[in-house]
Amino acid sequence: MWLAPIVWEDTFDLTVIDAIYKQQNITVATIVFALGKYVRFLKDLLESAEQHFMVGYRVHYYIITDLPDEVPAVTLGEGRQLTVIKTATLNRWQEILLRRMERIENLIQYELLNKADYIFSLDVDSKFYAHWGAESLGDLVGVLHAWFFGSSRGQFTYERRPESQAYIPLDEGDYYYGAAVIGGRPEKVLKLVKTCRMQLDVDRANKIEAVWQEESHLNKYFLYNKPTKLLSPEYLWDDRKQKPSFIKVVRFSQVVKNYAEIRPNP
Ligand SMILES: CC(=O)N[C@H]1[C@@H](OP(=O)(O)OP(=O)(O)OC[C@H]2O[C@@H](n3ccc(=O)[nH]c3=O)[C@H](O)[C@@H]2O)O[C@H](CO)[C@H](O)[C@@H]1O
Ligand SMILES: [Mn+2]
Repeated sequence: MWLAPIVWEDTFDLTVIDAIYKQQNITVATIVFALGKYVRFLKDLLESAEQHFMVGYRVHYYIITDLPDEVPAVTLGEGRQLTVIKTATLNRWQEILLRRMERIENLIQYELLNKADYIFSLDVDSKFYAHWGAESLGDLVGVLHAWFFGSSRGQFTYERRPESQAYIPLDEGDYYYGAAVIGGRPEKVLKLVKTCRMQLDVDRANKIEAVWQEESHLNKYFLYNKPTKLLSPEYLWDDRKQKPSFIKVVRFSQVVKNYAEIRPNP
């Protein structure tokens, strides 16, 4: 049995944690994809991040977009900066998701290995509602998907076709992880995204697309490479979902969106 270290409200002492990380003067690279109509989510995401995300630390946002002119001007706090990276337009949402792994791989390899101490990749269709700080840092960080927390492994929507590299048999699996949040030290995240990218390449060559795209591959990776820290669903809630009493605080949540209206294809 794996005694997974899950971060919940009241399980950490922020004073102690901040005392450790503040003296290290760390930089947290935060990667956000915003292609096509998803640029509309950037303003709320960034403004709320400035209120709640890693406040008091150096944060460097990397916004990967095909519409750099539409990235909103958001006032950033001290020690915080933002870089816009232009990328080609992709006209299938599945392709946008599948390609996230290789884009993160390139960014880490060519830019972040020496510049960042920690990395987070975050879905853009999201908002911060409360504190998200240094308690979330670790070598390899995953988040428990709000919709599957408490479900038995047979109910997890892992890839179940053995032909895919993301395949997980019915009697395996610890948790269902959301791909909206991936974190860790640059070299650890690099290994993750590189492995997933290679598995995605194999699937592509075999003309098979995992049921939940890169999320399926992430779940496969975390099954055999356990995260050193798990973030509770406080760190990846969903605005559409009612809050049960065991969730004391919603820190980060997916906003309500109309898929048909914002995605480039059905
Ligand atoms: C909560 C959670 O774990 N969400 C995951 C879930 O659905 P989601 O419904 O959350 O996926 P989504 O539509 O939000 O897409 C994920 C991310 O890709 C980017 N994007 C997507 C489409 C587009 O046209 N432009 C664009 O920029 C954007 O950063 C977005 O936040 O499953 C997806 C794979 O199917 C991803 O693994 C998501 O991370
Ligand atoms: Mn999303």
